[in-house]
Amino acid sequence: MQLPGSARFSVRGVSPTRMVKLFMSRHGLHSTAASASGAAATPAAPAAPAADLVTWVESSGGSITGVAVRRDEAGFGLQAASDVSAGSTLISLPPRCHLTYDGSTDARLLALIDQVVAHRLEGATSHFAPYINNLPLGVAGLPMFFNGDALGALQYPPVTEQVKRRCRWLLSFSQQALAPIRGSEADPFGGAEVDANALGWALAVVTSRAFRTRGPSQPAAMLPLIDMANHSFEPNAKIAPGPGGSMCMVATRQLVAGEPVLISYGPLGNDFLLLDYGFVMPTNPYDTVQLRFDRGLIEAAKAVAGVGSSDNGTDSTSDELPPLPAWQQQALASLQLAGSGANTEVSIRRQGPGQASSSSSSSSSSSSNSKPAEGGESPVDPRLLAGVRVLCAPNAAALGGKAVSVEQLGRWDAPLASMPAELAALRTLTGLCAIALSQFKGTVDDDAALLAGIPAAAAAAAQAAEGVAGTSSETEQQQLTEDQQLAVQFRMDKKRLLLEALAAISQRIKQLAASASPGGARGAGGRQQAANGGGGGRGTGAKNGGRGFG
Ligand SMILES: C[S@@+](CC[C@H](N)C(=O)[O-])C[C@H]1O[C@@H](n2cnc3c(N)ncnc32)[C@H](O)[C@@H]1O
Repeated sequence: MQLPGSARFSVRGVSPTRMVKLFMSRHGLHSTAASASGAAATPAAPAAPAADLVTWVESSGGSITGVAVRRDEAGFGLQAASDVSAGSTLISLPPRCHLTYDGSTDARLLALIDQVVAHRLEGATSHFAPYINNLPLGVAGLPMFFNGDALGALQYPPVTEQVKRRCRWLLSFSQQALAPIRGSEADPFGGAEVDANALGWALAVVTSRAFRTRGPSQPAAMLPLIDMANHSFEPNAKIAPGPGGSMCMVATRQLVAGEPVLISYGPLGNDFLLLDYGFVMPTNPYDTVQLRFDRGLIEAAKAVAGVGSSDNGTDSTSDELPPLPAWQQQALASLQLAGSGANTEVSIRRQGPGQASSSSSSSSSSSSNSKPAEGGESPVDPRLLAGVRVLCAPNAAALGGKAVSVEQLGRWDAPLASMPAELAALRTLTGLCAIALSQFKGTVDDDAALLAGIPAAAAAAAQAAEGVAGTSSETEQQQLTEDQQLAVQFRMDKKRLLLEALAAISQRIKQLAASASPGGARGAGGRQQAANGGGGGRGTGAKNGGRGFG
Protein backbone atom coordinates (compact mmCIF):
# COMPACT_ATOMS: atom_id res chain seq x y z
CA MET A 1 0.00 0.00 0.00
CA GLN A 2 1.38 3.36 -0.90
CA LEU A 3 0.84 6.63 0.83
CA PRO A 4 -0.67 9.28 -1.33
CA GLY A 5 1.97 11.88 -1.87
CA SER A 6 5.63 11.20 -1.50
CA ALA A 7 5.89 9.26 1.74
CA ARG A 8 5.73 5.52 1.55
CA PHE A 9 3.54 3.89 4.12
CA SER A 10 4.57 0.39 3.33
CA VAL A 11 5.71 -1.76 0.44
CA ARG A 12 3.38 -1.24 -2.52
CA GLY A 13 1.27 -4.29 -3.15
CA VAL A 14 1.41 -5.59 0.40
CA SER A 15 -2.07 -5.32 1.84
CA PRO A 16 -2.66 -3.99 5.34
CA THR A 17 -4.18 -7.36 6.21
CA ARG A 18 -0.93 -9.05 5.33
CA MET A 19 1.04 -6.46 7.28
CA VAL A 20 -1.11 -7.10 10.35
CA LYS A 21 -0.64 -10.85 9.92
CA LEU A 22 3.13 -10.28 9.78
CA PHE A 23 2.89 -8.08 12.85
CA MET A 24 0.93 -10.75 14.67
CA SER A 25 3.16 -13.63 13.66
CA ARG A 26 6.20 -11.59 14.69
CA HIS A 27 4.63 -11.30 18.11
CA GLY A 28 3.36 -14.86 18.27
CA LEU A 29 -0.29 -13.86 18.02
CA HIS A 30 -3.17 -15.67 16.35
CA SER A 31 -6.52 -14.58 15.11
CA THR A 32 -9.73 -16.51 15.29
CA ALA A 33 -11.01 -14.06 12.71
CA ALA A 34 -8.45 -15.52 10.31
CA SER A 35 -9.67 -19.00 11.12
CA ALA A 36 -13.25 -17.96 10.66
CA SER A 37 -12.48 -16.68 7.19
CA GLY A 38 -11.20 -20.07 6.15
CA ALA A 39 -7.49 -19.95 6.97
CA ALA A 40 -7.81 -22.99 9.21
CA ALA A 41 -10.78 -25.10 8.19
CA THR A 42 -12.26 -27.31 10.89
CA PRO A 43 -13.92 -30.51 9.74
CA ALA A 44 -16.01 -30.78 12.91
CA ALA A 45 -19.44 -29.19 13.25
CA PRO A 46 -19.00 -25.49 12.57
CA ALA A 47 -18.91 -23.41 15.73
CA ALA A 48 -21.32 -20.49 15.90
CA PRO A 49 -19.60 -17.33 14.70
CA ALA A 50 -17.61 -15.64 17.46
CA ALA A 51 -18.81 -18.27 19.96
CA ASP A 52 -15.80 -17.54 22.19
CA LEU A 53 -16.78 -13.86 22.34
CA VAL A 54 -20.38 -14.71 23.28
CA THR A 55 -19.13 -17.04 26.03
CA TRP A 56 -16.75 -14.37 27.30
CA VAL A 57 -19.51 -11.73 27.54
CA GLU A 58 -21.83 -14.14 29.37
CA SER A 59 -19.13 -15.32 31.76
CA SER A 60 -18.25 -11.68 32.47
CA GLY A 61 -21.78 -10.95 33.71
CA GLY A 62 -23.33 -9.81 30.46
CA SER A 63 -26.42 -11.19 28.75
CA ILE A 64 -27.37 -11.98 25.18
CA THR A 65 -31.06 -12.59 24.52
CA GLY A 66 -32.83 -13.04 21.22
CA VAL A 67 -29.83 -12.07 19.13
CA ALA A 68 -27.02 -14.05 17.47
CA VAL A 69 -23.85 -13.31 15.55
CA ARG A 70 -23.99 -14.00 11.83
CA ARG A 71 -21.08 -14.11 9.45
CA ASP A 72 -20.97 -13.83 5.69
CA GLU A 73 -18.42 -12.76 3.12
CA ALA A 74 -18.91 -9.12 4.20
CA GLY A 75 -17.96 -9.92 7.80
CA PHE A 76 -19.84 -10.15 11.05
CA GLY A 77 -23.32 -8.86 11.76
CA LEU A 78 -26.10 -9.45 14.25
CA GLN A 79 -29.48 -11.02 13.62
CA ALA A 80 -32.58 -11.75 15.66
CA ALA A 81 -32.34 -15.31 16.98
CA SER A 82 -36.07 -15.40 17.69
CA ASP A 83 -39.06 -13.09 17.45
CA VAL A 84 -38.38 -10.22 19.82
CA SER A 85 -40.74 -7.53 21.06
CA ALA A 86 -39.98 -3.82 20.89
CA GLY A 87 -38.08 -2.52 23.90
CA SER A 88 -36.38 -5.85 24.66
CA THR A 89 -32.77 -5.73 25.77
CA LEU A 90 -30.82 -7.83 23.28
CA ILE A 91 -27.33 -7.42 24.71
CA SER A 92 -26.25 -6.14 28.10
CA LEU A 93 -22.54 -5.46 28.40
CA PRO A 94 -21.10 -4.90 31.87
CA PRO A 95 -18.42 -2.21 32.38
CA ARG A 96 -15.62 -4.80 32.60
CA CYS A 97 -16.29 -5.67 28.96
CA HIS A 98 -16.03 -2.05 27.76
CA LEU A 99 -12.62 -1.33 26.26
CA THR A 100 -12.09 2.30 27.23
CA TYR A 101 -9.85 4.49 29.34
CA ASP A 102 -10.59 6.34 32.52
CA GLY A 103 -9.17 9.09 34.69
CA SER A 104 -9.04 11.40 31.73
CA THR A 105 -11.42 13.42 29.64
CA ASP A 106 -9.16 13.10 26.63
CA ALA A 107 -11.63 12.62 23.82
CA ARG A 108 -9.08 11.64 21.20
CA LEU A 109 -9.07 8.15 19.88
CA LEU A 110 -5.32 7.80 20.40
CA ALA A 111 -5.71 6.30 23.87
CA LEU A 112 -8.06 3.71 22.44
CA ILE A 113 -5.66 2.93 19.62
CA ASP A 114 -2.91 2.39 22.21
CA GLN A 115 -5.18 0.07 24.15
CA VAL A 116 -6.13 -2.04 21.16
CA VAL A 117 -2.49 -2.50 20.16
CA ALA A 118 -1.44 -3.22 23.75
CA HIS A 119 -4.14 -5.89 24.16
CA ARG A 120 -3.22 -7.41 20.83
CA LEU A 121 0.41 -7.60 21.95
CA GLU A 122 -0.58 -9.10 25.28
CA GLY A 123 -2.26 -11.95 23.40
CA ALA A 124 -4.04 -14.80 25.16
CA THR A 125 -3.48 -13.45 28.67
CA SER A 126 -5.39 -10.24 27.91
CA HIS A 127 -8.84 -10.01 29.47
CA PHE A 128 -10.01 -8.76 26.06
CA ALA A 129 -8.41 -11.60 24.06
CA PRO A 130 -11.77 -13.03 22.84
CA TYR A 131 -12.68 -9.56 21.59
CA ILE A 132 -9.33 -8.70 20.04
CA ASN A 133 -9.11 -12.08 18.33
CA ASN A 134 -12.44 -11.54 16.61
CA LEU A 135 -11.53 -8.12 15.25
CA PRO A 136 -11.11 -8.03 11.48
CA LEU A 137 -7.55 -8.06 10.17
CA GLY A 138 -8.40 -5.26 7.81
CA VAL A 139 -11.35 -2.93 7.36
CA ALA A 140 -12.28 -3.23 3.70
CA GLY A 141 -13.03 -0.02 1.85
CA LEU A 142 -11.14 2.42 4.05
CA PRO A 143 -9.52 4.96 1.72
CA MET A 144 -6.49 5.04 4.02
CA PHE A 145 -5.62 1.71 2.42
CA PHE A 146 -6.57 2.59 -1.17
CA ASN A 147 -3.87 2.49 -3.78
CA GLY A 148 -3.22 5.62 -5.85
CA ASP A 149 -5.72 4.70 -8.59
CA ALA A 150 -8.60 4.15 -6.19
CA LEU A 151 -7.77 7.29 -4.21
CA GLY A 152 -7.60 9.31 -7.42
CA ALA A 153 -10.93 7.88 -8.54
CA LEU A 154 -12.66 9.62 -5.62
CA GLN A 155 -12.01 12.97 -7.35
CA TYR A 156 -12.91 14.69 -4.11
CA PRO A 157 -10.17 16.63 -2.29
CA PRO A 158 -11.97 17.01 1.07
CA VAL A 159 -11.67 13.25 1.52
CA THR A 160 -8.33 12.67 -0.18
CA GLU A 161 -6.75 15.45 1.89
CA GLN A 162 -8.09 13.89 5.07
CA VAL A 163 -6.66 10.52 4.01
CA LYS A 164 -3.27 12.11 3.50
CA ARG A 165 -3.46 13.75 6.91
CA ARG A 166 -4.23 10.43 8.60
CA CYS A 167 -1.41 8.66 6.81
CA ARG A 168 1.02 11.44 7.70
CA TRP A 169 -0.11 11.23 11.32
CA LEU A 170 0.48 7.47 11.40
CA LEU A 171 3.97 7.83 10.02
CA SER A 172 4.96 10.68 12.27
CA PHE A 173 3.45 9.04 15.34
CA SER A 174 5.26 5.76 14.77
CA GLN A 175 8.56 7.39 13.76
CA GLN A 176 8.69 10.50 15.90
CA ALA A 177 6.60 9.64 18.95
CA LEU A 178 6.95 5.89 19.39
CA ALA A 179 10.37 5.00 18.00
CA PRO A 180 12.38 7.28 20.33
CA ILE A 181 10.76 5.85 23.47
CA ARG A 182 10.84 2.20 22.41
CA GLY A 183 11.98 0.06 25.31
CA SER A 184 11.86 2.94 27.79
CA GLU A 185 9.48 3.15 30.71
CA ALA A 186 7.26 5.47 28.70
CA ASP A 187 6.84 2.91 25.92
CA PRO A 188 3.15 1.87 25.94
CA PHE A 189 4.06 -1.31 24.07
CA GLY A 190 6.85 -2.61 26.31
CA GLY A 191 9.56 -2.45 23.64
CA ALA A 192 7.57 -4.16 20.87
CA GLU A 193 8.03 -2.71 17.43
CA VAL A 194 4.73 -1.12 16.50
CA ASP A 195 5.10 0.35 13.06
CA ALA A 196 2.78 2.50 10.95
CA ASN A 197 1.05 -0.60 9.60
CA ALA A 198 0.13 -1.96 13.01
CA LEU A 199 -1.02 1.50 14.04
CA GLY A 200 -2.96 1.79 10.79
CA TRP A 201 -4.79 -1.43 11.58
CA ALA A 202 -5.60 -0.19 15.10
CA LEU A 203 -6.73 3.20 13.79
CA ALA A 204 -9.00 1.47 11.27
CA VAL A 205 -10.47 -0.83 13.90
CA VAL A 206 -11.04 2.03 16.32
CA THR A 207 -12.56 4.52 13.86
CA SER A 208 -14.91 1.87 12.48
CA ARG A 209 -16.04 0.49 15.86
CA ALA A 210 -15.67 3.02 18.68
CA PHE A 211 -18.76 4.45 20.34
CA ARG A 212 -19.02 7.84 21.99
CA THR A 213 -21.40 6.62 24.63
CA ARG A 214 -20.49 9.37 27.08
CA GLY A 215 -20.84 12.26 24.64
CA PRO A 216 -18.68 13.71 21.88
CA SER A 217 -16.10 15.28 24.19
CA GLN A 218 -15.69 12.27 26.47
CA PRO A 219 -13.53 9.19 26.02
CA ALA A 220 -14.77 6.74 23.42
CA ALA A 221 -15.29 3.04 24.10
CA MET A 222 -15.21 -0.23 22.21
CA LEU A 223 -18.28 -2.30 23.02
CA PRO A 224 -17.57 -5.94 22.18
CA LEU A 225 -20.37 -7.85 20.47
CA ILE A 226 -22.55 -4.73 20.31
CA ASP A 227 -20.05 -3.44 17.75
CA MET A 228 -20.92 -6.29 15.43
CA ALA A 229 -24.14 -4.50 14.52
CA ASN A 230 -24.09 -3.02 11.05
CA HIS A 231 -25.46 0.39 10.15
CA SER A 232 -28.79 1.53 8.77
CA PHE A 233 -30.52 4.91 8.67
CA GLU A 234 -33.66 2.94 9.47
CA PRO A 235 -32.35 0.95 12.41
CA ASN A 236 -34.30 -1.56 14.45
CA ALA A 237 -32.10 -1.34 17.55
CA LYS A 238 -30.24 1.30 19.54
CA ILE A 239 -27.52 1.55 22.16
CA ALA A 240 -28.61 2.77 25.57
CA PRO A 241 -27.09 2.93 29.05
CA GLY A 242 -28.26 0.16 31.35
CA PRO A 243 -28.06 -0.51 35.10
CA GLY A 244 -24.71 -0.53 36.91
CA GLY A 245 -22.81 1.23 34.15
CA SER A 246 -23.67 -1.43 31.59
CA MET A 247 -24.29 -0.59 27.95
CA CYS A 248 -27.21 -2.25 26.24
CA MET A 249 -28.51 -2.90 22.78
CA VAL A 250 -32.28 -2.53 22.77
CA ALA A 251 -34.78 -3.45 20.03
CA THR A 252 -36.61 -0.31 18.90
CA ARG A 253 -39.35 -2.28 17.17
CA GLN A 254 -40.57 -5.85 17.01
CA LEU A 255 -38.01 -8.13 15.36
CA VAL A 256 -38.70 -11.27 13.38
CA ALA A 257 -36.36 -14.24 13.82
CA GLY A 258 -33.54 -14.11 11.28
CA GLU A 259 -33.75 -10.42 10.39
CA PRO A 260 -30.57 -8.37 10.68
CA VAL A 261 -30.26 -6.26 13.81
CA LEU A 262 -29.11 -2.83 12.70
CA ILE A 263 -28.23 0.35 14.55
CA SER A 264 -27.62 3.86 13.25
CA TYR A 265 -24.02 5.04 13.43
CA GLY A 266 -25.41 8.58 13.41
CA PRO A 267 -26.53 11.14 10.86
CA LEU A 268 -23.33 10.81 8.86
CA GLY A 269 -22.56 11.87 5.31
CA ASN A 270 -20.66 9.66 2.92
CA ASP A 271 -17.34 11.46 3.53
CA PHE A 272 -17.43 10.38 7.12
CA LEU A 273 -18.82 6.90 6.43
CA LEU A 274 -16.11 6.27 3.85
CA LEU A 275 -13.24 7.68 5.90
CA ASP A 276 -14.12 5.95 9.15
CA TYR A 277 -16.14 2.90 8.12
CA GLY A 278 -15.16 2.12 4.53
CA PHE A 279 -18.61 2.16 2.96
CA VAL A 280 -21.06 4.66 1.51
CA MET A 281 -24.85 4.84 1.57
CA PRO A 282 -26.37 5.53 -1.87
CA THR A 283 -28.67 8.60 -1.79
CA ASN A 284 -27.48 9.24 1.75
CA PRO A 285 -29.85 11.92 3.16
CA TYR A 286 -27.02 13.37 5.24
CA ASP A 287 -24.52 13.67 2.43
CA THR A 288 -22.95 16.98 1.47
CA VAL A 289 -20.52 18.42 -1.05
CA GLN A 290 -18.08 20.61 0.79
CA LEU A 291 -16.85 23.89 -0.59
CA ARG A 292 -14.68 26.71 0.66
CA PHE A 293 -16.55 29.99 0.67
CA ASP A 294 -14.38 32.31 -1.30
CA ARG A 295 -15.31 35.50 -3.05
CA GLY A 296 -13.53 34.48 -6.22
CA LEU A 297 -15.57 31.29 -6.30
CA ILE A 298 -18.83 33.21 -5.87
CA GLU A 299 -17.86 35.62 -8.65
CA ALA A 300 -17.09 32.62 -10.87
CA ALA A 301 -20.48 31.15 -10.01
CA LYS A 302 -22.14 34.43 -10.98
CA ALA A 303 -20.34 34.37 -14.29
CA VAL A 304 -21.39 30.76 -14.94
CA ALA A 305 -25.01 31.58 -14.11
CA GLY A 306 -25.03 34.79 -16.11
CA VAL A 307 -25.64 36.94 -13.06
CA GLY A 308 -24.32 40.46 -13.41
CA SER A 309 -21.86 41.53 -10.76
CA SER A 310 -23.23 43.86 -8.14
CA ASP A 311 -22.54 47.50 -8.92
CA ASN A 312 -19.18 47.65 -7.25
CA GLY A 313 -17.03 47.98 -10.32
CA THR A 314 -16.04 44.34 -10.77
CA ASP A 315 -14.14 43.97 -13.99
CA SER A 316 -15.06 40.57 -15.34
CA THR A 317 -11.91 40.42 -17.46
CA SER A 318 -9.51 40.96 -14.60
CA ASP A 319 -8.29 38.33 -12.15
CA GLU A 320 -8.05 40.98 -9.45
CA LEU A 321 -11.31 41.49 -7.64
CA PRO A 322 -11.91 45.06 -6.47
CA PRO A 323 -12.34 45.52 -2.74
CA LEU A 324 -15.83 44.92 -1.42
CA PRO A 325 -17.82 47.83 -0.03
CA ALA A 326 -17.50 48.08 3.73
CA TRP A 327 -21.09 46.89 4.37
CA GLN A 328 -20.44 43.63 2.49
CA GLN A 329 -17.11 43.08 4.23
CA GLN A 330 -18.77 43.57 7.58
CA ALA A 331 -21.66 41.32 6.65
CA LEU A 332 -19.34 38.48 5.59
CA ALA A 333 -17.36 38.92 8.80
CA SER A 334 -20.58 38.76 10.84
CA LEU A 335 -21.39 35.49 9.10
CA GLN A 336 -17.83 34.32 9.90
CA LEU A 337 -17.23 33.81 6.20
CA ALA A 338 -14.38 36.32 6.07
CA GLY A 339 -11.94 38.02 8.37
CA SER A 340 -10.00 36.63 11.29
CA GLY A 341 -11.53 33.55 12.82
CA ALA A 342 -13.53 32.85 9.66
CA ASN A 343 -14.77 29.34 9.01
CA THR A 344 -15.17 29.16 5.26
CA GLU A 345 -16.27 25.53 5.12
CA VAL A 346 -19.75 25.46 3.58
CA SER A 347 -21.74 22.80 1.82
CA ILE A 348 -24.29 21.89 -0.77
CA ARG A 349 -26.43 19.11 0.55
CA ARG A 350 -29.13 16.64 -0.10
CA GLN A 351 -32.66 17.75 0.69
CA GLY A 352 -33.66 15.05 3.08
CA PRO A 353 -35.40 14.26 6.31
CA GLY A 354 -32.58 15.47 8.50
CA GLN A 355 -29.94 17.45 6.72
CA ALA A 356 -26.39 17.08 7.92
CA SER A 357 -24.20 19.78 9.35
CA SER A 358 -21.68 21.34 7.02
CA SER A 359 -18.72 19.62 8.59
CA SER A 360 -17.52 16.10 8.09
CA SER A 361 -14.89 16.45 10.75
CA SER A 362 -17.07 15.76 13.73
CA SER A 363 -16.03 13.24 16.32
CA SER A 364 -16.00 9.63 15.38
CA SER A 365 -18.99 7.39 15.78
CA SER A 366 -21.11 10.06 17.36
CA SER A 367 -24.47 8.82 18.41
CA SER A 368 -25.92 12.32 18.52
CA ASN A 369 -29.23 12.89 16.83
CA SER A 370 -29.62 14.95 13.72
CA LYS A 371 -30.71 18.53 14.07
CA PRO A 372 -33.10 19.73 11.39
CA ALA A 373 -31.51 22.38 9.24
CA GLU A 374 -32.56 25.95 9.75
CA GLY A 375 -34.79 27.30 7.04
CA GLY A 376 -36.46 24.03 6.09
CA GLU A 377 -35.54 21.95 3.10
CA SER A 378 -32.56 23.85 1.86
CA PRO A 379 -30.17 22.32 -0.68
CA VAL A 380 -27.37 24.50 0.65
CA ASP A 381 -26.24 25.15 4.18
CA PRO A 382 -27.57 28.38 5.73
CA ARG A 383 -24.15 30.05 5.92
CA LEU A 384 -23.59 29.55 2.23
CA LEU A 385 -27.03 30.91 1.37
CA ALA A 386 -26.49 33.91 3.66
CA GLY A 387 -23.06 34.65 2.18
CA VAL A 388 -24.26 34.41 -1.40
CA ARG A 389 -27.23 36.68 -0.62
CA VAL A 390 -24.83 39.27 0.79
CA LEU A 391 -22.60 39.10 -2.27
CA CYS A 392 -25.55 39.32 -4.65
CA ALA A 393 -27.23 42.26 -2.96
CA PRO A 394 -26.46 45.52 -4.75
CA ASN A 395 -26.57 47.42 -1.47
CA ALA A 396 -27.36 46.91 2.21
CA ALA A 397 -30.94 48.01 1.65
CA ALA A 398 -31.51 45.01 -0.62
CA LEU A 399 -31.14 42.77 2.44
CA GLY A 400 -34.48 44.28 3.47
CA GLY A 401 -33.44 45.34 6.93
CA LYS A 402 -32.69 41.73 7.98
CA ALA A 403 -30.12 41.40 10.71
CA VAL A 404 -26.89 40.03 9.31
CA SER A 405 -27.01 36.66 10.95
CA VAL A 406 -27.16 33.12 9.63
CA GLU A 407 -30.56 32.76 11.30
CA GLN A 408 -31.98 35.71 9.40
CA LEU A 409 -30.14 35.58 6.10
CA GLY A 410 -29.69 31.83 5.79
CA ARG A 411 -33.32 30.80 5.70
CA TRP A 412 -34.27 29.07 2.49
CA ASP A 413 -37.95 29.75 3.09
CA ALA A 414 -37.45 33.46 3.78
CA PRO A 415 -36.29 35.15 0.57
CA LEU A 416 -34.84 38.63 0.48
CA ALA A 417 -37.44 41.35 0.14
CA SER A 418 -35.66 42.44 -3.02
CA MET A 419 -36.74 39.83 -5.56
CA PRO A 420 -34.03 40.75 -8.08
CA ALA A 421 -31.36 40.25 -5.41
CA GLU A 422 -32.93 36.95 -4.28
CA LEU A 423 -33.09 35.63 -7.84
CA ALA A 424 -29.50 36.68 -8.43
CA ALA A 425 -28.45 34.79 -5.30
CA LEU A 426 -30.32 31.65 -6.33
CA ARG A 427 -28.89 31.77 -9.83
CA THR A 428 -25.45 32.19 -8.35
CA LEU A 429 -26.07 29.03 -6.36
CA THR A 430 -26.89 27.17 -9.59
CA GLY A 431 -23.57 28.43 -10.94
CA LEU A 432 -21.88 27.12 -7.82
CA CYS A 433 -23.44 23.68 -8.31
CA ALA A 434 -22.30 23.74 -11.92
CA ILE A 435 -18.74 24.59 -10.90
CA ALA A 436 -18.74 21.87 -8.25
CA LEU A 437 -19.99 19.38 -10.85
CA SER A 438 -17.25 20.43 -13.24
CA GLN A 439 -14.63 19.45 -10.65
CA PHE A 440 -15.60 15.83 -11.20
CA LYS A 441 -14.56 14.19 -14.44
CA GLY A 442 -17.30 12.54 -16.46
CA THR A 443 -20.99 12.21 -15.81
CA VAL A 444 -23.24 10.11 -13.62
CA ASP A 445 -23.90 7.93 -16.67
CA ASP A 446 -20.16 7.41 -17.20
CA ASP A 447 -19.84 6.24 -13.62
CA ALA A 448 -22.91 4.01 -13.88
CA ALA A 449 -21.38 2.43 -17.00
CA LEU A 450 -18.11 1.87 -15.18
CA LEU A 451 -19.90 0.23 -12.27
CA ALA A 452 -21.90 -1.91 -14.67
CA GLY A 453 -18.60 -3.09 -16.16
CA ILE A 454 -19.00 -1.37 -19.51
CA PRO A 455 -15.61 0.28 -19.80
CA ALA A 456 -15.81 0.75 -23.57
CA ALA A 457 -19.03 2.71 -23.26
CA ALA A 458 -17.58 4.69 -20.41
CA ALA A 459 -14.44 5.44 -22.40
CA ALA A 460 -16.47 6.55 -25.41
CA ALA A 461 -18.63 8.73 -23.23
CA ALA A 462 -15.52 10.09 -21.64
CA GLN A 463 -14.03 11.11 -24.95
CA ALA A 464 -17.30 12.68 -26.01
CA ALA A 465 -17.35 14.65 -22.78
CA GLU A 466 -14.37 16.81 -23.68
CA GLY A 467 -11.90 14.00 -23.30
CA VAL A 468 -12.33 13.76 -19.60
CA ALA A 469 -13.78 10.95 -17.59
CA GLY A 470 -12.43 8.15 -15.48
CA THR A 471 -8.71 7.73 -15.22
CA SER A 472 -7.08 5.69 -17.95
CA SER A 473 -6.61 2.78 -15.58
CA GLU A 474 -10.36 2.81 -14.96
CA THR A 475 -11.33 2.84 -18.59
CA GLU A 476 -8.70 0.44 -19.84
CA GLN A 477 -9.22 -2.34 -17.41
CA GLN A 478 -12.10 -4.75 -17.69
CA GLN A 479 -12.86 -4.93 -14.03
CA LEU A 480 -12.63 -2.24 -11.38
CA THR A 481 -11.10 -3.28 -8.10
CA GLU A 482 -13.46 -3.21 -5.11
CA ASP A 483 -11.83 -0.03 -3.86
CA GLN A 484 -12.23 1.61 -7.26
CA GLN A 485 -15.88 0.58 -7.39
CA LEU A 486 -16.41 2.17 -4.01
CA ALA A 487 -14.65 5.34 -5.15
CA VAL A 488 -16.78 5.53 -8.31
CA GLN A 489 -19.94 4.94 -6.28
CA PHE A 490 -18.86 7.71 -3.90
CA ARG A 491 -18.25 10.31 -6.62
CA MET A 492 -21.37 9.28 -8.56
CA ASP A 493 -23.45 9.99 -5.45
CA LYS A 494 -21.79 13.40 -5.08
CA LYS A 495 -22.68 14.24 -8.68
CA ARG A 496 -26.25 13.10 -8.12
CA LEU A 497 -26.47 15.25 -5.03
CA LEU A 498 -25.28 18.28 -7.01
CA LEU A 499 -27.75 17.60 -9.82
CA GLU A 500 -30.56 17.30 -7.27
CA ALA A 501 -29.51 20.59 -5.65
CA LEU A 502 -29.36 22.23 -9.07
CA ALA A 503 -32.88 21.03 -9.84
CA ALA A 504 -34.20 22.17 -6.45
CA ILE A 505 -32.69 25.64 -6.79
CA SER A 506 -33.92 25.97 -10.38
CA GLN A 507 -37.40 24.99 -9.21
CA ARG A 508 -37.28 27.64 -6.53
CA ILE A 509 -36.19 30.24 -9.07
CA LYS A 510 -39.15 29.35 -11.27
CA GLN A 511 -41.55 29.58 -8.33
CA LEU A 512 -40.25 32.95 -7.21
CA ALA A 513 -40.00 34.33 -10.72
CA ALA A 514 -43.58 33.29 -11.40
CA SER A 515 -44.82 34.90 -8.21
CA ALA A 516 -42.96 38.13 -8.92
CA SER A 517 -44.45 40.88 -11.03
CA PRO A 518 -43.96 40.58 -14.81
CA GLY A 519 -40.48 41.85 -15.50
CA GLY A 520 -39.37 41.17 -11.97
CA ALA A 521 -37.45 38.06 -12.92
CA ARG A 522 -35.76 39.88 -15.76
CA GLY A 523 -34.83 42.72 -13.50
CA ALA A 524 -32.68 40.40 -11.44
CA GLY A 525 -29.85 40.81 -13.88
CA GLY A 526 -30.05 37.10 -14.64
CA ARG A 527 -31.04 35.20 -17.71
CA GLN A 528 -33.55 32.50 -18.28
CA GLN A 529 -30.60 30.26 -19.03
CA ALA A 530 -29.55 30.59 -15.42
CA ALA A 531 -33.03 29.80 -14.21
CA ASN A 532 -32.91 26.63 -16.24
CA GLY A 533 -29.86 25.30 -14.55
CA GLY A 534 -27.12 27.79 -15.08
CA GLY A 535 -24.24 27.48 -17.45
CA GLY A 536 -24.73 23.92 -18.65
CA GLY A 537 -22.98 22.35 -15.71
CA ARG A 538 -19.39 22.70 -16.82
CA GLY A 539 -18.26 26.05 -15.57
CA THR A 540 -16.22 26.59 -18.70
CA GLY A 541 -15.19 30.12 -19.36
CA ALA A 542 -15.77 31.13 -15.78
CA LYS A 543 -13.21 33.23 -14.04
CA ASN A 544 -11.77 31.11 -11.26
CA GLY A 545 -13.58 28.18 -12.82
CA GLY A 546 -10.92 25.89 -11.42
CA ARG A 547 -11.86 26.70 -7.88
CA GLY A 548 -14.19 24.50 -5.99
CA PHE A 549 -13.81 22.05 -3.17
CA GLY A 550 -12.20 23.07 0.03
C1 LIG B 1 -19.01 -1.63 13.85
S1 LIG B 1 -18.46 -2.65 12.57
C2 LIG B 1 -19.82 -3.73 12.29
C3 LIG B 1 -19.40 -5.18 12.26
C4 LIG B 1 -18.61 -5.55 11.04
N1 LIG B 1 -19.50 -5.85 9.92
C5 LIG B 1 -17.70 -6.75 11.29
O1 LIG B 1 -17.54 -7.57 10.43
O2 LIG B 1 -17.13 -6.83 12.37
C6 LIG B 1 -18.49 -1.51 11.25
C7 LIG B 1 -18.08 -2.08 9.92
O3 LIG B 1 -19.09 -2.92 9.38
C8 LIG B 1 -19.27 -2.67 7.99
N2 LIG B 1 -20.61 -2.09 7.79
C9 LIG B 1 -21.46 -1.71 8.75
N3 LIG B 1 -22.61 -1.28 8.23
C10 LIG B 1 -22.49 -1.37 6.90
C11 LIG B 1 -23.36 -1.05 5.80
N4 LIG B 1 -24.59 -0.56 5.98
N5 LIG B 1 -22.89 -1.28 4.56
C12 LIG B 1 -21.66 -1.77 4.35
N6 LIG B 1 -20.79 -2.09 5.35
C13 LIG B 1 -21.21 -1.90 6.61
C14 LIG B 1 -18.17 -1.72 7.59
O4 LIG B 1 -17.06 -2.48 7.19
C15 LIG B 1 -17.85 -1.00 8.88
O5 LIG B 1 -16.52 -0.52 8.93
